[in-house]
Amino acid sequence: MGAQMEGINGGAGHCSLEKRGCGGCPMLSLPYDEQLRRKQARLEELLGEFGPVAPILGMEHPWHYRNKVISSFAWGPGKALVSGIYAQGTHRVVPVEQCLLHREELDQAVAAVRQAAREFRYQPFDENRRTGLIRHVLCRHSLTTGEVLAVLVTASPVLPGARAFAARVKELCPAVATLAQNVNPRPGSAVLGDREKILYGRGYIEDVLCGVKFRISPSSFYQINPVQTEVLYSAAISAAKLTGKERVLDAYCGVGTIGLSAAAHAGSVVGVELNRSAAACAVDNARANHIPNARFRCGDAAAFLDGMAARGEMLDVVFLDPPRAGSTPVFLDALCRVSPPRVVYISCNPETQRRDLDYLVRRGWKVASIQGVDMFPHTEHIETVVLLSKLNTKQHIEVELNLDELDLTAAESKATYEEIKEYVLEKHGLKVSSLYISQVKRKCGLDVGQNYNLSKKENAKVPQCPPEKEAAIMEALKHFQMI
Ligand SMILES: C[S@@+](CC[C@H](N)C(=O)[O-])C[C@H]1O[C@@H](n2cnc3c(N)ncnc32)[C@H](O)[C@@H]1O
Repeated sequence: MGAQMEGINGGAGHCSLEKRGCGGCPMLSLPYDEQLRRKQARLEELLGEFGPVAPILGMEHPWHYRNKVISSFAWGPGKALVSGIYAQGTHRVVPVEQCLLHREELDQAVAAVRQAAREFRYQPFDENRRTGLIRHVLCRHSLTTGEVLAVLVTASPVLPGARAFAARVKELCPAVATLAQNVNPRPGSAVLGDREKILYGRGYIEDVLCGVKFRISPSSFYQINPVQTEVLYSAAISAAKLTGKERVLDAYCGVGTIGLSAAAHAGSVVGVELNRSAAACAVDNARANHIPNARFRCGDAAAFLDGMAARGEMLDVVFLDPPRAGSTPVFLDALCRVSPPRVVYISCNPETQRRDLDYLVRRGWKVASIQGVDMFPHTEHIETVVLLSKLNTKQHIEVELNLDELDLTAAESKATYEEIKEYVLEKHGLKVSSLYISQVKRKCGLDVGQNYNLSKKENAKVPQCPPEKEAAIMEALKHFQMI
């Protein structure tokens, strides 16, 4: 019942669960390099028309990355209680004790719950006859704390000997920091029901991503590959080119992971999320991490952005990370009306993303970069980060400032703006504006005076110094011994 690799060759092989009907890893027979090549080709096919696709970011060790497992109960041979996954396209349970994708701690926690359930003679729920009690066990793992959250899903509320059962689970697997019972009497494939009882622990576990602590509850969305999530969020945040001043929207924000990771680099962040418990977790996460410049709203992202557009509110950067179905015309239309200079579209489904990009490109947006991230090795899923921009030349002209408007402080004026410009042109062949110089000086902690970056026009958008010019200006500042 364990996932045994057979015929391992350059990372490729077969898992013994495959033969029993598990369809979880359709790319497992391919070497990992080849999997990445195919995903890259797929992205180029789907998104290449919008611009070049950067090489996909894969994992160094593409095994045991999943931090979440759902194991369903059934009778096995000899009426022994087993748990595992449904065979592809059926509700027949394939018993699983180990999986090549799960964190090992999760398999151990599931084994502990299964063993305790056997000892307490809990009967698996039979969907057809509607008999029995226990349906699934859902476990989540924190890579940073090592804690596991386990949720036993039952068809009815009474769990005989619940306290003793919980103590036995803890004894069998001390990593289970919290155990909950979720009651789901409804037929159908939804795993969790609406009612929850904590059997022990806090009812949540904590994980750290990009230096921010996050609370994970049983039902809130949380990325399932923590190693690649940091890669994904870093790609998204660096695409946004935050300078510490921007007004940012994190749309479809889940427990606030992207917005809270970006908050230290932005002026302010507002997040919007439909799931009430996830939105509440986002608020708690901001408070627990002492992040004062982030706030969260529970609601529909499209209605929220539409409201902002109607009130004429401004945004500098919008992150959107919608579910697989992608965004909606109402959201995209509101995005066009708010018209932030940069939009970072994170997607777990490049097909719906392509549809939405097509809509935006037809409304005058440009795709500036496309980056794939392999969040799900051995499966066909691909995650992407796409940067869109909508800068117009009028806005560039509005903010171009003269040196005297920059209110330069004497202490910082080791080299004048003109000298820096001349130096950069001569040494790097690049023309740089006073605005760009002032932005880089500011980044280096040099005071550039009160009027830095201000336009004479209200609501003007400020173009940001491109990386190549930033590097050249930095070099000039070093040359003039200003940094
Ligand atoms: C792909 S997840 C992204 C979550 C988060 N950005 C992250 O990385 O963990 C999509 C999220 O959108 C939320 N969602 C779905 N429909 C929504 C809507 N109409 N408005 C706001 N949020 C929605 C889901 O509850 C889910 O948390």
